[in-house]
Amino acid sequence: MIDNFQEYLILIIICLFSLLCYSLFFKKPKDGFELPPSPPTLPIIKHLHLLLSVNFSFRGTTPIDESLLVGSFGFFTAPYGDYWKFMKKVMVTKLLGPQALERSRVKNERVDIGKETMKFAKNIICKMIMGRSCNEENGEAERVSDLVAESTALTMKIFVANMFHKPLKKLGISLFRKEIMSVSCRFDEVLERILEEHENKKDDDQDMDLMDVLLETCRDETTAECRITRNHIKSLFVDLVIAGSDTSRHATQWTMAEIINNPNVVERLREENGAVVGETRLVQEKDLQNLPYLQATVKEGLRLHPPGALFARSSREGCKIRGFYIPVNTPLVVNAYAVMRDPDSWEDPNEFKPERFLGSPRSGQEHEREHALKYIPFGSGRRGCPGSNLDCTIVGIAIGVMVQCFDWKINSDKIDMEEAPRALVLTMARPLMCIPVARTCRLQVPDLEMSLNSQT
Ligand code: HEM
Repeated sequence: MIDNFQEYLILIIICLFSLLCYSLFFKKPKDGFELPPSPPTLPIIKHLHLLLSVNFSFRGTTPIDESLLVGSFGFFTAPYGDYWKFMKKVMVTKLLGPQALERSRVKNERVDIGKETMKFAKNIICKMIMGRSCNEENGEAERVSDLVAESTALTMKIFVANMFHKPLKKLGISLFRKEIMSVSCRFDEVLERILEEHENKKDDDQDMDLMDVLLETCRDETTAECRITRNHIKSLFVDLVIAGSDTSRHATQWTMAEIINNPNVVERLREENGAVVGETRLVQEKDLQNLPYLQATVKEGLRLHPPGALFARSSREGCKIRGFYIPVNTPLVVNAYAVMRDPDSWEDPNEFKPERFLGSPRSGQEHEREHALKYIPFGSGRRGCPGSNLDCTIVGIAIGVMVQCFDWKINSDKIDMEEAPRALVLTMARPLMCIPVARTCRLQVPDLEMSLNSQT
């Protein structure tokens, strides 16, 4: 019974299909109109083949000849002929061909990685302090970047001036005063304008950034916890922008150089990124906690190349250390560079091995104290760097995105890791210049723009 039913069903389907074919291909319309004689049609594609004929390669006239939009100069509206053929050839070979697409990827422009990271870090820090990044159009951004660079170049002189300040003050000598004050005055000019802009903000603007809060404290002489002046606010800005952007710049530059010199690290970073982030969006701040190898890479970069290689403290009162008496006001210089390459504390201390920070760390207070004493890129204790978390985020995202989106071409086999002489902030002897080659990843452009905006 069931078999018979299936046979009937198949028969009915064949009949219906035959009727459909007949009405589509062979039946003439019976609507009473006399249609123009039709050129012969082909089954299924009917007249479609005529679009391939030269005769139908025109688009008709243009509404306004002189208009650049659908006018007679246009390619879209151009009649089929020599002009159209020439433009089509140029377009296909130079604009839309495979090599042209490749060219859009490989700009062959060398990028100064340190400089770009500095912009990225500076924008984040400025937004946090004053609610906006520095203005690119009126030269403000460039002025602040130049002043940060000049300040860093002065670090060694500031260090020396600080060391000899007390004895020389008695003689009326202030080392490097002119150079230091020149930078300070120019910072003051930029910052006075930014403070005025904050003071002129409309009262109904509820969005208070750090500068607004400090200005309010500055005006409030009666109830404020602590008396602060305009100069305090300006100095805090200078401290944070220098401490944050220049260190991040050097940290990223050194770590990228190590990564480029170690292709196995690149591979592992991409593997991890592919599994956690995928290829259709950019790595973001929220992903960092799930990217242990990227975190370990940033840590290892900071261990081998701590931007704050030397940092200074001073004793507030006399004390005894291991039986030696240390008088009050004794300057103390910590050599973080040497501590983090000490062979007694680190296996293969001069090798770049992010894996050393993976795996289950020994837990317990004892281990944490030991680690805090041997891993000190951000110093340690009360006066340790308050920006360490922010910095790991900035450097992590910068490295994550650079490795995710580009291959980095260099002019030689390996990057020269030579250090600049006499720099207090650990600097590469030559800036890291590379050519970014976009990887064929399927990042959506709006996603790319959104991620970059949300991260700067
Ligand atoms: C790679 C990035 C960074 C490195 C290597 C670094 C390193 C250091 C070091 C070594 C110190 C001295 C610590 C000590 O005396 O024990 C320090 C202090 C400081 N850092 Fe950072 N830092 C970085 C990023 C940042 C960021 C992003 C900020 C904030 C925006 C920041 C703000 C500060 C401040 C305000 C101090 C002075 C803290 C105090 O005296 O109490 N740093 N940093």
